[in-house]
This record gives sequence, C-alpha cells and structure tokens, in this order.
Amino acid sequence: MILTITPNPAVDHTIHFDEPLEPGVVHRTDDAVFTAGGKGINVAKYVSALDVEATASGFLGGHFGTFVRDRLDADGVPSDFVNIDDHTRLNTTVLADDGEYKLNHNGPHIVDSDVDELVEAAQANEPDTLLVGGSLPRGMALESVDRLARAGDWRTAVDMGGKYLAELDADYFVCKPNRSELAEATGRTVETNEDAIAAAEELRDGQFEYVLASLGADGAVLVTEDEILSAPALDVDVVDTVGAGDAILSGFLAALEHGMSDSDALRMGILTAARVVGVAGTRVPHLEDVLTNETRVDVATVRTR
Ligand SMILES: O=P(O)(O)OC[C@@]1(O)O[C@H](CO)[C@@H](O)[C@@H]1O
Repeated sequence: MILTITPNPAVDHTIHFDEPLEPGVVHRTDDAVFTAGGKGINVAKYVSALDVEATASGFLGGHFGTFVRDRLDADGVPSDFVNIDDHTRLNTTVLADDGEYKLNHNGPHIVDSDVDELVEAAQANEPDTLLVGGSLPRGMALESVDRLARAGDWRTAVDMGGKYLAELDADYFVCKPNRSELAEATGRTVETNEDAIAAAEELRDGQFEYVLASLGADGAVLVTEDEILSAPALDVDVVDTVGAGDAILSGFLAALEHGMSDSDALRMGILTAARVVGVAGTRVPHLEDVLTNETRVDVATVRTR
C-alpha cells in the first residue's frame, strides 16, 4: 500500500478563457473546474486509478480542507488527514489564449503537534511505500520529512523542490525532479538531456535509489544503480501540464507495486502523464487500460553504469 503525504494540499481551481489575459479587464467564462490537489493527493488519485491500494494523508483545515476530503471520499480514494486550525489553500491555474498561468498560495501555518500527529498517522497506516509530495506549509521544517522517512519500515519517495532535495538527510527510494529542480538540487546548468542525466546521476549517488527526472516535452529519464533509461514523451493534445510530473511518478510507482521492471515502470509513467495532460487541471483521466496498453513507448538504455 502507498501512503501519500501532502503537507500542503490545495483545492485546484482551473479556469479557462478563449482570449489572452489583459490587465484591467474583467475576463468572464463558464469554464471552471475544482479538484482536490497537491502533489501527494494527485499521486493517490492516479495510482488508485492504476489499481494500486493508496491512502492520502497530510494536513487539512477550513472549508477548502473539507472540500478536499469530501472530493476524495466521492472519488473512492481513502484518506487519513490530520486536522489543523488554519485553512487549506486554493491554487489557481488560468488557461488563456496566451499561455498557462499557475498561481499557488503558500498555504497554512502548522504547529509541531500537527507534525507529531502526522508521523503517528503514517505509522498507523503501515504502508510499504510512503510518498511525500509538494511544498511544505509554513511552520513545517524539512527535518520533518526526514523524520517521516525514518519513522517506519517503509521505502520513501519524495517529490519536492530542488532546494529541499539538496538538503534532505535520510536515504530515499526515489525522487522525481523536473529540469529546474535538478539544476537547483545540484547547482548545475541543466539545459540539454545530457545535462539532466549528469545532474540526475549526481543526485542519485547522494542518497536516492532511483532518480526519475521528468523533462516535459523531452519525456523522462530514470537513473538506477545499474543503468540510465530514457523515454520520449508521447505526441498528444495537451489541455494543460498541471499534474504531469505527479502522473509520471504515479505510473512509475504503480508499475513497481505491480511487480513490473524498471523499464516498464518508466513506460507506465510516460503513458500516465500522456493521459493526465489531456484533461483540465488535476482531474483523473481514464487510466484503466494503461496497465495493458499497447501504445508504443520506446524506452532506451542510454548506458549501463
Ligand atoms: O505548491 P506546491 O505544493 O509545490 O504544488 C502544488 C500544486 O501546484 O502541485 C500540483 C501539481 O503538481 C497541484 O495539484 C497543486 O496545486
């Protein structure tokens, strides 16, 4: 079972305009979607749709917290959140003619006893894999992530900003940086795929068993102890890219839970992301056939290590 921890969940509000945004203009539309979001919550939703048992945890408070909990219940995703006094945030994605704008609030304040409760909740769930995903709310120190990683007999995946990845201290199963997070975590310039591979290798050799780097339109790279694999992105119609990184990680984790190989896990990540970018916001697309999908993804061995 995968327990996902989202320290800073959000209601994801995705709103679409058929015109460019202009300052001083009131833009109006009927096209708005609200979903339960935050990186760990998205992974719980996507892996559940990929037939893997998952529970979503983290901190929730206020009306938006209630919305997130209710939406997960309605979608049949089990949850076990710690209630906090402050309010869960609302993050907005504006899809306009001139591009995709992502507006994230920093989120609530939490206190030390909230973290203690979260660690207890993780222990009570006894997962085999724990995933900590997304930013930290104010008042939660990075050491709390190491504490969660060390609090039980599970493997821990992290999907966090590059600065966080560089400072983590425990040993981790997998991290999923994007291009800018790789650069931030290693202090390297990451422009080409070769740069990304070099940075991912450096990061892996620090403390991660796998580094799964999501490279947007260039697909993804997986660095393991023995080899470096790469896979291109699929050529699909993109509604928005929100949740694409969470989807790559979800496909990867779900495949490993199903006993698949590293190469098939990378392929599943690419397939899942190709579906998620085709729906607005962090809605769960149709994923049932991804496990058996015949769609070709050319996973290549870049080299052995
Ligand atoms: O502010 P964070 O925690 O870094 O990211 C939060 C977030 O942007 O990430 C998800 C997509 O990956 C969204 O569901 C959510 O709004």
